[in-house]
Amino acid sequence: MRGAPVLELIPRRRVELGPGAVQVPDWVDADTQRTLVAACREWAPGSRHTRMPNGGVMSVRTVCLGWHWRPYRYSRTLDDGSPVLPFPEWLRDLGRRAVAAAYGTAGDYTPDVALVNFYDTAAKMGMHQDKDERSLAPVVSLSLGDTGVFRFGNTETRGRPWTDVELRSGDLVVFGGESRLAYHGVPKILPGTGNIGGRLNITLRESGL
Ligand SMILES: O=C(O)CCC(=O)C(=O)O
Ligand SMILES: [Fe+2]
Repeated sequence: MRGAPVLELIPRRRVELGPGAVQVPDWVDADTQRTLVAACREWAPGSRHTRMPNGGVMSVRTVCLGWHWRPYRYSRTLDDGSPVLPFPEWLRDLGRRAVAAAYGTAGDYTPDVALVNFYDTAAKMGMHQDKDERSLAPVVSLSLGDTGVFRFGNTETRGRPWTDVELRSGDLVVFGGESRLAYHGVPKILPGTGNIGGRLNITLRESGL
């Protein structure tokens, strides 16, 4: 059976995914994971499959906090004109602690947007850049539930070279600096590896708006 064994005999090590990009395994403690999953349940009714300008529809469901993202811009309202959910202060503080864990200091990091993605076992996310923010502050990514294969590429093309890592529940990824605009995606979810029947990913960003 896959998934985290009860006793992790060999601690999982930090992985540098690129300059300024790091995976910190098991960074989110069990209590905070439960809090995040409970919060995602509250936010879930607002989630939608994002429609792309080319007519395609994303397989993940997404709900935004702080600013609403639709390709390729942010706004304060949803497509139906309703206000976006607020970005909670506790999530900003968690984001600051995450950047400090990755880089040694949070600096003046002040995330004001979260994209919360709900993956069922068949969902994936194609290679893309997070480039609709005006700020080049780092992106903080928190993973919960089923393990996802995270593909972290380069800033030039959506193709190789890339590195694939497995993001388990509680794993943190921070990408900033020279890797802030690196292409990345989620080619695969490993079903049954978590205990929430799917995968959640929360990315925190500074909109610069
Ligand atoms: O689910 C992930 O790990 C990545 C999500 C992502 O890249 C995004 O929301 O822009
Ligand atoms: Fe992304």
